Amino acid sequence: MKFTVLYGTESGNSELIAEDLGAKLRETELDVEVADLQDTDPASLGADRFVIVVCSTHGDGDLPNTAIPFAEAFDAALPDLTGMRYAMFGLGDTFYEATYSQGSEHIDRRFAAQGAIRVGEYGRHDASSWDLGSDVALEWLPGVLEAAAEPASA
Ligand SMILES: Cc1cc2nc3c(=O)[nH]c(=O)nc-3n(C[C@H](O)[C@H](O)[C@H](O)COP(=O)(O)O)c2cc1C
Repeated sequence: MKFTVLYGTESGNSELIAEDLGAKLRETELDVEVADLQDTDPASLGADRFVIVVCSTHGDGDLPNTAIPFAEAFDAALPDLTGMRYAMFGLGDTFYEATYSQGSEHIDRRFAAQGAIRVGEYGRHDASSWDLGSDVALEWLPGVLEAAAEPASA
């Protein structure tokens, strides 16, 4: 299976986690790419790969800077993502009670609306916790890989 790990970030936390997930995947998988959402053409996405999105929250429950051009390009292109399976890992801070971890959900809603199917648990990291984001993400990954290995239901 081909894996694409995409990140949206402002201060680098999501990038670090995405790189750590990519390194872990490369231990067992041959085709793994890690890319910034701002360098990703939404039209390049499709059912030929499994996509993992790592994305933080900024502003008031909004997307981080590097995810904004992707979301704009996505809305203009509205790519057909039928059959594409993906997993989400959102970053946020429970200090922002009303908008906790909502940034990544802007991407999740777009993918789902275009026919993509989310598998596994929705991963989250809370910057107010004592846990390191990469530790949480690396604990979350095996469950996602298990779900990704199951045949897509009709
Ligand atoms: C100015 C600012 C606004 C933020 N707004 C939110 C928010 O609305 N909701 C939330 O859950 N986290 C919010 N956060 C927390 C970030 O999502 C969190 O620190 C995350 O780890 C940053 O990841 P990044 O370095 O990949 O951007 C905000 C952080 C900053 C600095």
